[in-house]
Amino acid sequence: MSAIELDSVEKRFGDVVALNGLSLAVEEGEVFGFLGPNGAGKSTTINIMLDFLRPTAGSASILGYDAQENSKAIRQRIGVLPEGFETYDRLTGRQHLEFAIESKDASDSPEELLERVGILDAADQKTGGYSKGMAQRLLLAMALVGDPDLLVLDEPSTGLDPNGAREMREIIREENARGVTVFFSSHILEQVEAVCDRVGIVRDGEMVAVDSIEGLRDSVSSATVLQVSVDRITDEALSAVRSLSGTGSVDTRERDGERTILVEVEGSKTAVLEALEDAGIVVEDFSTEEASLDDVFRSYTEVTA
Ligand SMILES: Nc1ncnc2c1ncn2[C@@H]1O[C@H](COP(=O)(O)OP(=O)(O)OP(=O)(O)O)[C@@H](O)[C@H]1O
Repeated sequence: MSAIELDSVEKRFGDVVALNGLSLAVEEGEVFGFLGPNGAGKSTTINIMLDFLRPTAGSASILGYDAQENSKAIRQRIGVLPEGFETYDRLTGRQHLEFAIESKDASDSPEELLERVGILDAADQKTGGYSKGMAQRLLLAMALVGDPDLLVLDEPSTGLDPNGAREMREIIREENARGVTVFFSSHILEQVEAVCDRVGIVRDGEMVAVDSIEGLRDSVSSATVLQVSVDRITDEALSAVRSLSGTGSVDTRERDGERTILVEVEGSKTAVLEALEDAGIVVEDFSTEEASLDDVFRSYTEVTA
């Protein structure tokens, strides 16, 4: 059974098409990163999963339950960290958790949950004095109430510094090791990279890619930059490389006595090296530059005319 299954979900707000036939399956036990630029449809998707919004067409099933028909049963078994949720300044961390435990009819120990997210020391402090990172941890502890089977985290790293974001990922990993499925939305690829098994990229209300990070990288890195260290650079060698099919731009760099030829290649890298050697150049070393995560994200989320 899939933990989350969305089938051709469409959501319109008047003339605005927020989701345009979005389909997605997240398996049990996965950590799934749901990525997309601002306005792509991430929150709308999550709101439909939680039955805060009704789809115009299509269906959503969560842990085997229909999201519209069985939203109560679903809420008993999932934990949610909503985007932009504020804590109540005048209540302590412990009081927040007591409230969450009571409203879920659960029997967790507030101390244990606070310890799990690393803020037990601040249990009896009012959350008005919490840092943004502490508040996010508290919200995560509230999401963990009732031992959920599925955690839905909407932009959980918002406002966290790199350390806080790393700790959030560690907690996500720990929960996943306990068997929890995690659905994690973000508009920053780096934040999901370290923790997600698979990533889905949404753009304009549609899924444009679903794969592992490596798979996504491979799919956009068909054009890589080959960097060749050479003993010298001649016009003849450069034009030989330019005339090969499957090569894009060819640049040169001279730094600290080192000469490098940079070739954008889609085809054979060996052909480039051979062409250089045929032109009398000694190839001292070569390497390829992998597509950065930014390149990957941009290639899926920017509309190229
Ligand atoms: N209640 C609403 N009424 C009208 N349009 C809406 C409403 N909610 C969302 N939209 C529109 O639907 C589209 C998707 O919005 P959504 O909030 O789901 O995107 P998002 O990916 O979560 O963005 P962000 O990263 O900024 O939170 C946007 O064009 C947005 O303006």
